[in-house]
Amino acid sequence: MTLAAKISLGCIADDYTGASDLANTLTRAGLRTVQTIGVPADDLALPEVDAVVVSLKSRSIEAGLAVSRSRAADKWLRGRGASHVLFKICSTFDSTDAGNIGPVMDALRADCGEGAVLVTPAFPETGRTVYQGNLFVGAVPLNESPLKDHPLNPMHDSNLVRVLARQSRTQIGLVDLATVTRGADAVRARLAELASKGIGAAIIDAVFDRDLETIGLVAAEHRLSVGASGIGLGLARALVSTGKVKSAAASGATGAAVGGPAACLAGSCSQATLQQIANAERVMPVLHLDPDRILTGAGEAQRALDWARPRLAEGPVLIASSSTPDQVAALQARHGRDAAGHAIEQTMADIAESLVRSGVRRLVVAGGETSGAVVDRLKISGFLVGVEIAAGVPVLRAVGDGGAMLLALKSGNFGGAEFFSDALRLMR
Ligand SMILES: Nc1ncnc2c1ncn2[C@@H]1O[C@H](COP(=O)(O)OP(=O)(O)OP(=O)(O)O)[C@@H](O)[C@H]1O
Ligand SMILES: O=C(O)[C@@H](O)C(=O)CO
Repeated sequence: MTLAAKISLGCIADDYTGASDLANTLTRAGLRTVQTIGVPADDLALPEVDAVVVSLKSRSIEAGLAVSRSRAADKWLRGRGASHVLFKICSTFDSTDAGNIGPVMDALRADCGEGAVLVTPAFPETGRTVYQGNLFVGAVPLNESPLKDHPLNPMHDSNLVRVLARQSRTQIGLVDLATVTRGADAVRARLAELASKGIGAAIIDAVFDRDLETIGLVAAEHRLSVGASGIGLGLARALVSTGKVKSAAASGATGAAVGGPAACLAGSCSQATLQQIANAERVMPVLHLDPDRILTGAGEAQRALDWARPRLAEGPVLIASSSTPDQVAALQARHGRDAAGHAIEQTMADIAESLVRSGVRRLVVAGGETSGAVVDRLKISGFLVGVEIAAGVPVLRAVGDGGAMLLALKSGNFGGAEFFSDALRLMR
């Protein structure tokens, strides 16, 4: 079965945890939503939905590849009737001067002939707000937050007008909070003014959900927007309030219990994940991988499996590669940033594949790149969205032929201190 009806909202997410975060937000706002892994094959069985979130793993790849994959996703979504496409990026604007937010935005904008694109990573529910174009993570500017130590894209500038200008071929403007506060007409007028000056994209401030509702109303009249789950919330509420989508009960997918052994894998080195791992040690066995042994091919995946298999019958286990910023920096100095990241991701995928072969049917993964490597290896084609574990993290039910399986894909910075046990409690 293919998608039966025209979809109202198309989304392209640059990583898999970000995609499930967005799918969760859209579902809770009343849109029937499915998350696909990659651009779907035409014969993928999918229910009738209002929104499709195509998950790519394009955040940290070469910009040209990110552009071509995003354009393919955009073409697929528009072919299914999506008149608006949201390019979902990280709420902490994870990127480098080489991309990939700017190059992908430029290409999608050219393809759909958009004037000025609204861009905001604001997601107040998780503490991400934008004021005067500056991104705050909780109480601190982005460049003072733990994102300054991110293993793949350390963020050293909180002014997103500057950050995006370095990545994009178009000039970047600002729609400030005072304008947003005056309402949708004021935003429309400002956007038209920027477009008339040849400015192709604007960072738009947002501090509260009501700002995102205003932004969503205006964005929904356009062909393209760029942002995190906050703008997704605004778009979804706009689609419902203007009657373009008939709001479904925001219950999320339910289904028969899956049961069976459960495991957690953590590849995120974020401060939040490090704390969650430390807390998990009190309630489940935790194995810390040795990243150097992974890089030197010393059979670390096999050691992890030999450790995990006898424990699975007793309850969930957690396997983590995560290290502190100093340890990450030292490892990268020895082996190179990309080589270290890639080797660890692939080892996590090896471990996940073998655990699933050993009967694991409930899997929690922490970290966007890590989740991407794991989900690709498991050859999962898509997810239905279930209950919310924490802001931005739902229980996911795999669709396709691989047998019943529940996953939770946690963005590095998301979730409360007891995230791993919170997730497992809801994954039955
Ligand atoms: N000990 C380590 N040293 C160096 N790199 C590591 C280590 N452990 C994991 N990594 C790598 O760090 C990267 C972490 O990125 P990942 O996207 O998984 O987490 P995150 O960035 O915290 O999450 P998100 O993208 O959801 O915010 C991956 O490439 C992973 O392989
Ligand atoms: O927006 C976020 O912060 C997350 O959905 C994400 O993309 C982290 O990888």
